[in-house]
Amino acid sequence: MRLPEDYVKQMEILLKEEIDSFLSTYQEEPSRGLRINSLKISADEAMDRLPFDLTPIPWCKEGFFYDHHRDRPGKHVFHAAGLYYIQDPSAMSPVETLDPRPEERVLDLCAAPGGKTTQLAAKMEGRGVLVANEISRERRKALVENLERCGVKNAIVLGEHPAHLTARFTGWFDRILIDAPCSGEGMFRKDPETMERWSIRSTESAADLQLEILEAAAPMLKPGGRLTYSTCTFNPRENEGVLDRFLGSHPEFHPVEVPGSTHFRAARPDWAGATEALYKAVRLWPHCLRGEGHFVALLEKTAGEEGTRQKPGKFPPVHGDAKQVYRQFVAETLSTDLFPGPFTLYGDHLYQVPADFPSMRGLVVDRPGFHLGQAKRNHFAPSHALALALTPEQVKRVVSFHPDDEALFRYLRGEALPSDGDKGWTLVTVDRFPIGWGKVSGGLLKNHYPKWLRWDLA
Ligand SMILES: C[S@@+](CC[C@H](N)C(=O)[O-])C[C@H]1O[C@@H](n2cnc3c(N)ncnc32)[C@H](O)[C@@H]1O
Repeated sequence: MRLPEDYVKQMEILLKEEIDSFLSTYQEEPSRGLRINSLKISADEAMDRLPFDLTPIPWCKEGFFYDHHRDRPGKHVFHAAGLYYIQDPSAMSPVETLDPRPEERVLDLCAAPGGKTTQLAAKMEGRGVLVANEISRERRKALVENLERCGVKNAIVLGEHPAHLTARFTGWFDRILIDAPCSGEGMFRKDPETMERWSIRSTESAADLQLEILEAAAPMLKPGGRLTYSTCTFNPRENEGVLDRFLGSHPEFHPVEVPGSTHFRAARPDWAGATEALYKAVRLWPHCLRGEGHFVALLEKTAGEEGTRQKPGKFPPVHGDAKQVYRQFVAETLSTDLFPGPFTLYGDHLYQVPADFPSMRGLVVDRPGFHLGQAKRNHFAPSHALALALTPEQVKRVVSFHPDDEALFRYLRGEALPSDGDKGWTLVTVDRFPIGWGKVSGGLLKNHYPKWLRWDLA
């Protein structure tokens, strides 16, 4: 691997006698990790069920190293069922640090493709409000897909420049994650293209953007709330340097100790002439642990006046026909009315939305809430998101396949399957974990697995 010369020089100055050990990691393969999605399965049960060779990651209870030469978990049907998320082990540390709780209001400001959003959602146990914002339209597609696959019901997906959110959400969030866009020095091994884009200048402009994002986020946090700032770069300018600039003009914020930091090295404010308080932040180094590398800081906003409360906004209303076809679908398909609303309709798509949410008028909204499905003129087509968020006990008709069943792969390819089941929407599951919808009629299970997710097994 040919590292940029200026980068190597910079790291030699910083790391001194550790430089050889650090540089030798570029001769090694990236570490591979997956994180069990506790919205669907516990880590203990996953250890029994998943056919992979897994070793626990010390800083994340749901995290495991896997052997890339032996196993390909990203291609397994349990991945399509959302039982886990493939994630760099060190990238699991920012959410462990932020540690959100059920019922809180949480903002993930730079969210795509959703590794940390799905981790936040699991910690929130499906309760509270999770706002996932991602400025790139292209990257939001992967974010939405990952949220759906993981069965996340309490997320709203926005596509805004952070500064456009500030006034809308002043003092609204209990916790904020800024997993900032960065020069990606910790990605060189996994994604060599990051290396092509790297220059001293790119680290400077990344630092300015990071400060802008922090400035936009600060007013959105409640007094007493916590904010995690993380990057996957080693550059002090983008880590301790940016935070020092931010803290210099925000006395209402102070760094707090990162929990579980015994696995990590302390940050290096001395490398950036930054405040000593930043020794409480941490660095994850690829030559010190199995992971690509990360920087993580936890900041707390001083408790005090709550500030102006945001008035709840109004969502576009739902007309009678849409409600009626949805109610009919619920009565015919679900064992209880699990999603009582409030609802909104975007086009003919029905969403369950959080109560008391600030107005979204004028914002780029990809998902105003939990996507239930499409209300057509005389019937309701349930969404893939709904299928993946249910349990078999909540549905009247279920067909379950063994993970190796050939019929399951035909379903994933988009084929209809013979069926002697009762007529109607049917939840298709693998080992009782939902994977999509089918609809039984005329002795066939018609295939409703989304076209864009179908497996090409040719
Ligand atoms: C490090 S990545 C986020 C990774 C994500 N948190 C995860 O764990 O899957 C940073 C994200 O910030 C987004 N971004 C780029 N410019 C931005 C800006 N000006 N404001 C906010 N986000 C930006 C990028 O598109 C990118 O998706």
